[in-house]
Amino acid sequence: MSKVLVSDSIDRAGIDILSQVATVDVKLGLKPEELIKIIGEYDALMIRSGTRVTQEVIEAGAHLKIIGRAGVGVDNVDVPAATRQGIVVVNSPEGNTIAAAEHAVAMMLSLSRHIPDANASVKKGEWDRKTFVGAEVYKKTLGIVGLGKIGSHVAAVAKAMGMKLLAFDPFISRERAEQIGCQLVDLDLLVQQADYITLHIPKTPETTHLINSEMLKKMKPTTRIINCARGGIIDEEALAVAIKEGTIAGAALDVYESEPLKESPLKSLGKEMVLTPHLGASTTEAQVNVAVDVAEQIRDVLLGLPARSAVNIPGLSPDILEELKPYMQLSETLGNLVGQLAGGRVELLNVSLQGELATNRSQPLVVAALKGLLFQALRERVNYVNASIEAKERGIRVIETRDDSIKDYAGSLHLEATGNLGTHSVTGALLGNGEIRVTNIDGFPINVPPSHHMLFTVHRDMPGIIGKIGSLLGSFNVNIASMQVGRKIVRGDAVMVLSLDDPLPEGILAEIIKVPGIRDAYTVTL
Ligand SMILES: NC(=O)C1=CN([C@@H]2O[C@H](COP(=O)(O)OP(=O)(O)OC[C@H]3O[C@@H](n4cnc5c(N)ncnc54)[C@H](O)[C@@H]3O)[C@@H](O)[C@H]2O)C=CC1
Ligand SMILES: O=C(O)C(=O)COP(=O)(O)O
Repeated sequence: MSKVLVSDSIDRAGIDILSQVATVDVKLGLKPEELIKIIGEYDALMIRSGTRVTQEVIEAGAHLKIIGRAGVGVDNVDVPAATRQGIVVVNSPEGNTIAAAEHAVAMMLSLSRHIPDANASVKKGEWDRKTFVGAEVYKKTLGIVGLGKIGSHVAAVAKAMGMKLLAFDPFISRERAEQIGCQLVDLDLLVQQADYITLHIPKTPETTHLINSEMLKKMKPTTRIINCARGGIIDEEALAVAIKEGTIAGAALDVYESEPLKESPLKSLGKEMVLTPHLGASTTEAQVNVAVDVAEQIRDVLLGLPARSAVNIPGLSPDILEELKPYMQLSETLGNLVGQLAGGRVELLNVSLQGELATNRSQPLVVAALKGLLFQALRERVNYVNASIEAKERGIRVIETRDDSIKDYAGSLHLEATGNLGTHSVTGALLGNGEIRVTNIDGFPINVPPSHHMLFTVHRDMPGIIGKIGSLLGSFNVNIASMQVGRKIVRGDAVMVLSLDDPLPEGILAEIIKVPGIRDAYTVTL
């Protein structure tokens, strides 16, 4: 059974899903060296923002197939290192959107009305109605930096409160911003005009210290900043100075350059600074959402299926992936089959998408075919993340062709592998119920479901051969589950495909090849 390590606190709903397919160990608060010491035992790691998954952790995770981030930001994971090692990194892109957006709005209002300090003062026994006079957000300008999922929801709520909205996001169109009710402007204009600035961007080299002392100086003395995105987007030292000197009016922070926040000038500021301990995603609802979302993906990957929100498999949107999942399984099975028929070193794989499939995105299917093709060589080390890189490193060229005319099946996939031992081809399709059928082998029409142990022969179509093979297998105590023959012309060449209940014992293949009329025989294990 697979083993999953959960190293940050996640909702029980996620653990229950993982427990269906794996042994789950929950170990919170591990030190980096402790994590490195034990990670080698695990097939999957599930985290939130508390665990740093460094290159060292990844290199020590020799069996890791997947790292699941129960949340959005994967800046605590060395994603390039994971990709190099063939480890899928998944997150939950939408599970905590509302929670984070509502926290940002709550922080804006808390800061504006001094709620945290007023609350503390009442609890101390005071009744001070002068110190805590606040400011309204109605008719004020909110500058949203990053108009993605969270930024857009903040915009909707702020609009309902009567705020004027400016947005800076170089990757979205003016039309999209207008739809959301925001005027798209450049960052300079936004920081000069906004009364409130809220950050909703990822932390990247470009966004690190995006809000620095120079930017702070462009703001109005009445401006307040909210950061519920990532620590380090604001230069904390510069921010503390700007607030102390009255360059801006205040800030509300949920995230910090280093977490947990230790000694910091931010802590010595008064009611103009509101601090929360990275609580943006901490609602009951969001924690169930992200835990289920990510646990399902870990479960799928451990079962050999693709994940819907992998951040390191380029070009696969979750919707496309969901739609293509059955075809990816078809492609992977056919890749594995043709790889075993071809034997030796494959140099060229021709992937042909036929019928309905020809109109689909081919990249995931090619990746799946390569994963299947390389399985014999790499076993569990090959996956959707590294299949293309591994194929390239082995010098396997891929050619894609499309034929949108519909033949026997609505959509079918044809793979042809050429290597140092010759060329072999397989075709397959999906039935209405999603079952896979192999419909052609080396040009011979057949119709068989793939099975774990299979035997293929190429022989002369003549009486007696099938009986001889059956008796031979019987004498080795191998049970035949199903058998089918395909031929192009009567008494010409034919293929025989047998599904077996047991693996073929050593030496039997040599006996089969000796049977008169048999030209070739292959065993396949899928
Ligand atoms: N405090 C918390 O607990 C939580 C924090 N987050 C953080 O919130 C942030 C936003 O998350 P989502 O809205 O889900 O992401 P998203 O991917 O939907 O949106 C991010 C937006 O930022 C824009 N962007 C990227 N680089 C930019 C740049 N240099 N300047 C301006 N815009 C840029 C993108 O075009 C995109 O529209 C992330 O950093 C995430 O880690 C998310 C959930 C909870
Ligand atoms: O989803 C995110 O990006 C977050 O920052 C949430 O972090 P958390 O899961 O609460 O540690």
